[in-house]
Amino acid sequence: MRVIGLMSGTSYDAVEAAAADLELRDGTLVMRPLGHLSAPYPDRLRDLIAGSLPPAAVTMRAVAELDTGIGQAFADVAVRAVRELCGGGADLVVSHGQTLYHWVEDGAVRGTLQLGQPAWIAEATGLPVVSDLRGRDVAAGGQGAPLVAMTDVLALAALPGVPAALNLGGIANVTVVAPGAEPLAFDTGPANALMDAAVRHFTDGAAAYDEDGRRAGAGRVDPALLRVLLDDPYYGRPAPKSTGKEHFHLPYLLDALAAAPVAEPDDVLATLARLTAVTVADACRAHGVTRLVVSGGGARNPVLMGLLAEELPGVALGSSDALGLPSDAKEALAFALLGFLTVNGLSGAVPSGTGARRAALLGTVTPGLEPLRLPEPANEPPRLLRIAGGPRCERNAGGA
Ligand SMILES: Nc1ncnc2c1ncn2[C@@H]1O[C@H](COP(=O)(O)OP(=O)(O)OP(=O)(O)O)[C@@H](O)[C@H]1O
Ligand SMILES: CC(=O)N[C@H]1[C@@H]2OC[C@@H](O2)[C@@H](O)[C@@H]1O[C@H](C)C(=O)O
Repeated sequence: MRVIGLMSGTSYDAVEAAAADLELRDGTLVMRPLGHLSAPYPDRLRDLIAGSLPPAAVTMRAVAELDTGIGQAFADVAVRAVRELCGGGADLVVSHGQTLYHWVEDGAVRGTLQLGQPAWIAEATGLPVVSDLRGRDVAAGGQGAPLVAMTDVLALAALPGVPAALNLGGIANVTVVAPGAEPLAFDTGPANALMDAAVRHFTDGAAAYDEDGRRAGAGRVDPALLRVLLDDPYYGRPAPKSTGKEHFHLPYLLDALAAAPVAEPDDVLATLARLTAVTVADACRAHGVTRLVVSGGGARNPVLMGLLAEELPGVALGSSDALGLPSDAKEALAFALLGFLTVNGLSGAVPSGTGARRAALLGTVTPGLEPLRLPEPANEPPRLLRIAGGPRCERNAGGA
């Protein structure tokens, strides 16, 4: 089955698309990646998203505009993916949408809101669309995140020691696959969320992130600020747990800076980079991780990666590219895989990761142009992911 995965993460910079041929063979999920592309959000839409994220208050009209605008942006990227990655034909689109609110109270997830009306994607491509993948896991008592855990578990299953996957997006999440134990998956805290917020703040919006970690690399860690930040009870909470930009946003950072003032912006960035490295490393140490497979935008930050290596001596650090999962496309491929499981009657949830009572079938299916025809439900869930070949092409729609 030829599947396109669409994703925009908490950094809401661009819509990522990745295509793959997927097939279940005797307990092995065979994935042949066909390439990926990335298209930045139109400026107006990105501004609307930025202005609507917590702690902002928004009108219902803004919610409708976001749902339509994000749906249309995803539809444009899906049309390109069909043409440019799939030779003009695909079977299914899987859309994560854009998370606008992840509602966590006392550690439990009460709801999670991903916008991007899938009807636009179905109408533009004529293909069935699986969307809204998190809600069902939440309804089954889970966190609804991290959902990339299924891909991680299947991809890491054959590796020795205690391998873990780490994604450094706005928020950092890990999946730990220890032999003989149920897999764990949880958000460790901010990856780039606070660093990005700081850079935007210090540059009055002129820069969106600390390119190659230059500012963090030039600064010095402020121990008082680091202490204040590490005091957040989130880090000490046991898994399952998830978080988002509802918690780790600019006002949160400004509160910390009010408690522990730091004069030099670069020192703030150095401290925030160290915070990410320390909290990720603590999470890995707590679960005996011996090897870390890294993906996401933060993997491009040599200063952050250096700090991580420093905090985790003896742990082998590598990129998910080495497993055949391109770092920038991993989440889009993971969602393609989840939608594929759904239409084959299999759950994409890892309940030991999200804390759900059971592994529910994830998502909502929107029919394409044709009446909906689903495959016969598969007999058994996959135990292993095999990546066949490698990406044949990579394109970028100018930017991001
Ligand atoms: N060259 C670079 N130097 C430093 N940081 C970088 C670089 N490239 C990307 N980043 C960081 O990576 C972030 C984007 O990462 P990514 O696209 O993985 O996040 P996301 O998928 O939106 O988030 P999440 O996984 O939390 O949903 C940028 O906001 C920036 O902070
Ligand atoms: C609610 C939500 O969108 N959560 C995201 C976010 O971004 C990173 C981290 O927090 C992770 O838990 C999740 O995304 C990834 C793709 C996941 O579900 O695996």
